[in-house]
Amino acid sequence: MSYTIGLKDGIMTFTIDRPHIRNAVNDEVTAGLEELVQKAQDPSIRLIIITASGKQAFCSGGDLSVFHALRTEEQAYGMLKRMSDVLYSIKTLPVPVVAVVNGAAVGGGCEIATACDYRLVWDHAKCGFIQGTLAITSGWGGGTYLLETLQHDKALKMLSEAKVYTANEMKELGWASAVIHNEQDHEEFFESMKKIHPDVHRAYKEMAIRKWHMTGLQERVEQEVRRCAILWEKDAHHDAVDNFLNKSQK
Ligand SMILES: CC[C@@H](C(=O)O)C(=O)SCCNC(=O)CCNC(=O)[C@H](O)C(C)(C)COP(=O)(O)OP(=O)(O)OC[C@H]1O[C@@H](n2cnc3c(N)ncnc32)[C@H](O)[C@@H]1OP(=O)(O)O
Repeated sequence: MSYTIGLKDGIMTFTIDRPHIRNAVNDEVTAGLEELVQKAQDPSIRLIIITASGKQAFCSGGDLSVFHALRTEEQAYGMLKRMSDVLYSIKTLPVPVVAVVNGAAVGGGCEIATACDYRLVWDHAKCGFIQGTLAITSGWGGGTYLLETLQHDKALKMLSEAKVYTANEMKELGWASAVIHNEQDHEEFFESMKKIHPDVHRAYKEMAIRKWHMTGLQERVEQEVRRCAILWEKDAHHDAVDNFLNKSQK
Protein backbone atom coordinates (compact mmCIF):
# COMPACT_ATOMS: atom_id res chain seq x y z
CA MET A 1 0.00 0.00 0.00
CA SER A 2 1.35 3.43 -0.96
CA TYR A 3 -0.38 5.36 1.83
CA THR A 4 -2.04 5.13 5.22
CA ILE A 5 -4.97 7.01 6.73
CA GLY A 6 -5.09 7.28 10.53
CA LEU A 7 -7.58 8.88 12.91
CA LYS A 8 -6.99 10.06 16.48
CA ASP A 9 -8.95 12.60 18.56
CA GLY A 10 -10.75 13.94 15.48
CA ILE A 11 -7.49 14.48 13.57
CA MET A 12 -7.21 12.48 10.35
CA THR A 13 -3.68 11.91 9.05
CA PHE A 14 -2.85 10.92 5.48
CA THR A 15 0.71 9.59 5.06
CA ILE A 16 2.28 8.91 1.67
CA ASP A 17 4.33 5.75 2.16
CA ARG A 18 6.79 5.39 -0.74
CA PRO A 19 10.04 6.62 0.83
CA HIS A 20 12.24 4.57 -1.57
CA ILE A 21 11.05 6.80 -4.41
CA ARG A 22 10.86 9.94 -2.25
CA ASN A 23 7.10 9.61 -1.81
CA ALA A 24 6.34 10.26 -5.48
CA VAL A 25 2.65 10.18 -6.40
CA ASN A 26 1.36 7.19 -8.38
CA ASP A 27 -2.26 6.26 -9.14
CA GLU A 28 -2.57 4.51 -5.79
CA VAL A 29 -1.59 7.67 -3.89
CA THR A 30 -4.11 9.64 -5.96
CA ALA A 31 -6.80 7.09 -5.08
CA GLY A 32 -5.74 7.40 -1.43
CA LEU A 33 -6.23 11.16 -1.50
CA GLU A 34 -9.68 10.60 -3.02
CA GLU A 35 -10.44 8.22 -0.13
CA LEU A 36 -9.22 10.90 2.31
CA VAL A 37 -11.65 13.44 0.84
CA GLN A 38 -14.54 10.99 1.33
CA LYS A 39 -13.55 10.15 4.90
CA ALA A 40 -12.98 13.82 5.80
CA GLN A 41 -16.71 14.57 5.27
CA ASP A 42 -17.44 12.97 8.67
CA PRO A 43 -18.65 15.80 10.94
CA SER A 44 -16.53 14.53 13.85
CA ILE A 45 -13.30 15.39 11.95
CA ARG A 46 -11.75 18.65 13.19
CA LEU A 47 -8.43 18.74 11.34
CA ILE A 48 -6.59 16.97 8.50
CA ILE A 49 -2.83 16.38 8.31
CA ILE A 50 -1.03 15.40 5.10
CA THR A 51 2.49 14.10 5.53
CA ALA A 52 4.82 11.30 4.37
CA SER A 53 7.08 8.52 5.61
CA GLY A 54 10.72 9.03 6.51
CA LYS A 55 12.72 12.21 6.79
CA GLN A 56 14.08 12.53 3.27
CA ALA A 57 10.99 13.62 1.40
CA PHE A 58 7.46 14.88 1.79
CA CYS A 59 6.82 14.27 -1.90
CA SER A 60 8.91 14.44 -5.08
CA GLY A 61 5.87 15.13 -7.29
CA GLY A 62 4.47 12.78 -9.88
CA ASP A 63 6.16 9.39 -10.22
CA LEU A 64 8.06 10.06 -13.42
CA SER A 65 8.84 6.37 -13.93
CA VAL A 66 5.08 5.80 -14.30
CA PHE A 67 3.81 9.08 -15.74
CA HIS A 68 6.52 9.20 -18.42
CA ALA A 69 4.37 6.67 -20.29
CA LEU A 70 1.87 9.47 -20.86
CA ARG A 71 3.01 10.96 -24.17
CA THR A 72 0.19 13.09 -25.58
CA GLU A 73 -1.62 16.19 -24.35
CA GLU A 74 -4.80 14.15 -23.93
CA GLN A 75 -3.09 11.42 -21.91
CA ALA A 76 -1.36 13.97 -19.68
CA TYR A 77 -4.60 15.87 -19.19
CA GLY A 78 -6.32 12.79 -17.72
CA MET A 79 -3.67 12.37 -15.01
CA LEU A 80 -3.30 16.10 -14.29
CA LYS A 81 -7.06 16.64 -14.14
CA ARG A 82 -7.62 13.76 -11.70
CA MET A 83 -4.91 15.05 -9.32
CA SER A 84 -6.07 18.65 -9.67
CA ASP A 85 -9.65 17.62 -8.85
CA VAL A 86 -8.59 15.84 -5.68
CA LEU A 87 -6.34 18.73 -4.59
CA TYR A 88 -9.19 21.18 -5.18
CA SER A 89 -11.42 18.97 -3.01
CA ILE A 90 -8.73 18.98 -0.33
CA LYS A 91 -8.33 22.75 -0.57
CA THR A 92 -12.06 23.24 -0.09
CA LEU A 93 -12.55 20.71 2.74
CA PRO A 94 -14.63 22.29 5.51
CA VAL A 95 -11.86 21.88 8.13
CA PRO A 96 -8.27 23.15 8.25
CA VAL A 97 -5.74 21.03 6.35
CA VAL A 98 -2.10 21.06 7.50
CA ALA A 99 0.84 19.80 5.44
CA VAL A 100 3.61 18.52 7.69
CA VAL A 101 6.53 18.81 5.28
CA ASN A 102 8.87 16.18 6.71
CA GLY A 103 11.49 16.47 3.94
CA ALA A 104 11.94 17.59 0.33
CA ALA A 105 8.80 18.88 -1.37
CA VAL A 106 9.41 19.42 -5.07
CA GLY A 107 7.26 19.67 -8.19
CA GLY A 108 3.84 18.23 -7.48
CA GLY A 109 4.95 17.73 -3.85
CA CYS A 110 5.01 21.50 -3.48
CA GLU A 111 1.60 21.63 -5.15
CA ILE A 112 0.09 19.24 -2.59
CA ALA A 113 1.51 21.31 0.28
CA THR A 114 0.32 24.57 -1.31
CA ALA A 115 -3.23 23.19 -1.56
CA CYS A 116 -3.22 22.90 2.25
CA ASP A 117 -4.16 25.75 4.60
CA TYR A 118 -0.96 25.54 6.67
CA ARG A 119 2.56 24.25 5.95
CA LEU A 120 4.71 23.12 8.87
CA VAL A 121 8.15 22.67 7.35
CA TRP A 122 10.91 20.69 9.06
CA ASP A 123 14.15 22.66 9.13
CA HIS A 124 16.05 20.24 6.86
CA ALA A 125 13.42 20.26 4.09
CA LYS A 126 14.16 21.75 0.66
CA CYS A 127 11.16 22.87 -1.33
CA GLY A 128 10.51 24.20 -4.81
CA PHE A 129 8.31 24.36 -7.87
CA ILE A 130 10.95 22.75 -10.06
CA GLN A 131 8.57 21.83 -12.90
CA GLY A 132 10.25 24.44 -15.13
CA THR A 133 13.41 22.29 -15.19
CA LEU A 134 11.28 19.64 -16.91
CA ALA A 135 9.96 22.17 -19.45
CA ILE A 136 6.44 22.07 -17.97
CA THR A 137 4.50 24.22 -15.53
CA SER A 138 2.72 23.10 -12.40
CA GLY A 139 -0.29 21.09 -13.51
CA TRP A 140 -2.17 20.04 -10.39
CA GLY A 141 -3.44 23.52 -9.49
CA GLY A 142 -0.45 24.38 -7.30
CA GLY A 143 0.63 27.37 -9.39
CA THR A 144 -2.83 28.91 -9.02
CA TYR A 145 -2.79 28.21 -5.27
CA LEU A 146 0.68 29.73 -4.92
CA LEU A 147 -0.53 32.93 -6.60
CA GLU A 148 -3.37 32.95 -4.02
CA THR A 149 -0.95 32.41 -1.14
CA LEU A 150 2.11 34.61 -1.73
CA GLN A 151 2.69 38.17 -2.75
CA HIS A 152 2.40 38.23 -6.58
CA ASP A 153 6.06 38.88 -7.46
CA LYS A 154 7.31 36.27 -4.97
CA ALA A 155 4.96 33.61 -6.33
CA LEU A 156 5.78 34.37 -9.95
CA LYS A 157 9.52 34.32 -9.24
CA MET A 158 9.26 31.03 -7.36
CA LEU A 159 7.33 29.41 -10.21
CA SER A 160 9.45 30.82 -13.02
CA GLU A 161 12.89 30.26 -11.51
CA ALA A 162 12.14 26.59 -10.70
CA LYS A 163 14.68 26.58 -7.84
CA VAL A 164 14.66 24.84 -4.49
CA TYR A 165 14.62 26.87 -1.27
CA THR A 166 15.51 26.12 2.34
CA ALA A 167 12.81 25.92 5.00
CA ASN A 168 13.87 29.32 6.38
CA GLU A 169 13.70 30.89 2.92
CA MET A 170 10.22 29.42 2.48
CA LYS A 171 9.20 31.01 5.79
CA GLU A 172 10.53 34.39 4.68
CA LEU A 173 8.67 34.10 1.39
CA GLY A 174 5.45 33.42 3.30
CA TRP A 175 4.99 29.80 2.13
CA ALA A 176 5.95 28.00 5.33
CA SER A 177 3.55 28.76 8.20
CA ALA A 178 6.25 27.66 10.65
CA VAL A 179 9.65 26.01 10.58
CA ILE A 180 9.79 22.93 12.82
CA HIS A 181 13.02 22.08 14.64
CA ASN A 182 11.76 19.37 16.99
CA GLU A 183 8.68 17.38 18.07
CA GLN A 184 7.84 20.08 20.62
CA ASP A 185 7.44 22.76 17.91
CA HIS A 186 5.20 20.31 16.07
CA GLU A 187 3.03 19.62 19.15
CA GLU A 188 2.78 23.32 20.06
CA PHE A 189 1.27 24.16 16.67
CA PHE A 190 -1.47 21.55 17.05
CA GLU A 191 -2.07 22.32 20.73
CA SER A 192 -2.73 25.97 19.89
CA MET A 193 -5.19 24.92 17.16
CA LYS A 194 -6.95 22.52 19.53
CA LYS A 195 -7.57 25.34 22.03
CA ILE A 196 -10.12 26.87 19.67
CA HIS A 197 -13.52 25.21 19.19
CA PRO A 198 -13.74 23.24 15.90
CA ASP A 199 -16.84 25.25 14.87
CA VAL A 200 -14.69 28.40 14.80
CA HIS A 201 -12.12 26.74 12.53
CA ARG A 202 -14.94 25.57 10.25
CA ALA A 203 -16.48 29.05 10.13
CA TYR A 204 -13.20 30.69 9.05
CA LYS A 205 -12.59 27.97 6.48
CA GLU A 206 -16.08 28.65 5.06
CA MET A 207 -15.07 32.32 4.70
CA ALA A 208 -12.00 31.37 2.65
CA ILE A 209 -13.98 28.94 0.48
CA ARG A 210 -16.58 31.64 -0.22
CA LYS A 211 -13.81 33.88 -1.57
CA TRP A 212 -12.43 31.06 -3.75
CA HIS A 213 -15.90 30.39 -5.21
CA MET A 214 -16.41 34.07 -5.97
CA THR A 215 -13.02 34.42 -7.65
CA GLY A 216 -13.48 31.37 -9.88
CA LEU A 217 -10.61 29.40 -8.35
CA GLN A 218 -11.72 26.08 -9.86
CA GLU A 219 -11.88 27.51 -13.38
CA ARG A 220 -8.41 29.05 -12.95
CA VAL A 221 -7.07 25.63 -11.89
CA GLU A 222 -8.65 24.08 -14.99
CA GLN A 223 -6.75 26.56 -17.20
CA GLU A 224 -3.50 25.65 -15.40
CA VAL A 225 -4.12 21.95 -16.04
CA ARG A 226 -4.84 22.49 -19.73
CA ARG A 227 -1.74 24.67 -20.22
CA CYS A 228 0.50 22.11 -18.55
CA ALA A 229 -0.93 19.30 -20.72
CA ILE A 230 0.03 21.26 -23.86
CA LEU A 231 3.64 21.58 -22.66
CA TRP A 232 3.74 17.94 -21.50
CA GLU A 233 3.38 16.66 -25.08
CA LYS A 234 6.46 18.53 -26.34
CA ASP A 235 9.87 16.92 -26.91
CA ALA A 236 11.54 19.36 -24.49
CA HIS A 237 9.56 17.81 -21.63
CA HIS A 238 10.03 14.19 -22.65
CA ASP A 239 13.78 14.75 -23.17
CA ALA A 240 14.16 16.35 -19.72
CA VAL A 241 12.36 13.43 -18.05
CA ASP A 242 14.51 10.94 -20.01
CA ASN A 243 17.57 12.73 -18.61
CA PHE A 244 16.24 12.53 -15.03
CA LEU A 245 15.38 8.84 -15.29
CA ASN A 246 18.63 7.91 -17.08
CA LYS A 247 20.70 9.82 -14.53
CA SER A 248 19.29 7.68 -11.73
CA GLN A 249 20.03 4.48 -13.64
CA LYS A 250 23.76 5.35 -13.98
C1 LIG B 1 3.69 14.99 -12.76
C2 LIG B 1 3.14 16.26 -12.25
C3 LIG B 1 4.15 17.37 -12.16
C4 LIG B 1 3.42 18.52 -11.55
O1 LIG B 1 2.30 18.85 -11.99
O2 LIG B 1 3.92 19.15 -10.62
C5 LIG B 1 5.36 16.92 -11.37
O3 LIG B 1 5.33 16.60 -10.22
S1 LIG B 1 6.79 16.85 -12.25
C6 LIG B 1 7.84 15.88 -11.22
C7 LIG B 1 8.75 16.74 -10.50
N1 LIG B 1 9.64 15.92 -9.76
C8 LIG B 1 10.93 15.70 -10.12
O4 LIG B 1 11.42 16.24 -11.08
C9 LIG B 1 11.65 14.72 -9.23
C10 LIG B 1 12.81 15.40 -8.69
N2 LIG B 1 13.43 14.57 -7.67
C11 LIG B 1 14.40 15.14 -6.98
O5 LIG B 1 14.74 16.28 -7.21
C12 LIG B 1 15.08 14.32 -5.91
O6 LIG B 1 14.78 12.96 -6.10
C13 LIG B 1 14.66 14.73 -4.49
C14 LIG B 1 13.14 14.68 -4.29
C15 LIG B 1 15.18 16.15 -4.18
C16 LIG B 1 15.29 13.74 -3.47
O7 LIG B 1 16.71 13.71 -3.65
P1 LIG B 1 17.54 12.52 -2.98
O8 LIG B 1 17.13 12.36 -1.57
O9 LIG B 1 18.98 12.78 -3.28
O10 LIG B 1 17.04 11.21 -3.71
P2 LIG B 1 17.34 10.70 -5.21
O11 LIG B 1 17.27 11.81 -6.19
O12 LIG B 1 18.56 9.86 -5.20
O13 LIG B 1 16.04 9.79 -5.45
C17 LIG B 1 15.93 8.48 -4.87
C18 LIG B 1 15.25 7.61 -5.89
O14 LIG B 1 13.94 8.10 -6.12
C19 LIG B 1 13.77 8.37 -7.51
N3 LIG B 1 12.87 9.50 -7.66
C20 LIG B 1 12.89 10.66 -6.98
N4 LIG B 1 11.89 11.43 -7.37
C21 LIG B 1 11.19 10.75 -8.30
C22 LIG B 1 10.04 11.02 -9.07
N5 LIG B 1 9.35 12.15 -8.94
N6 LIG B 1 9.63 10.09 -9.93
C23 LIG B 1 10.28 8.92 -10.08
N7 LIG B 1 11.40 8.61 -9.38
C24 LIG B 1 11.83 9.51 -8.50
C25 LIG B 1 15.16 8.66 -8.03
O15 LIG B 1 15.21 8.47 -9.42
C26 LIG B 1 15.98 7.65 -7.24
O16 LIG B 1 15.81 6.38 -7.86
P3 LIG B 1 16.99 5.27 -7.82
O17 LIG B 1 18.22 5.97 -8.36
O18 LIG B 1 16.49 4.18 -8.68
O19 LIG B 1 17.13 4.91 -6.36
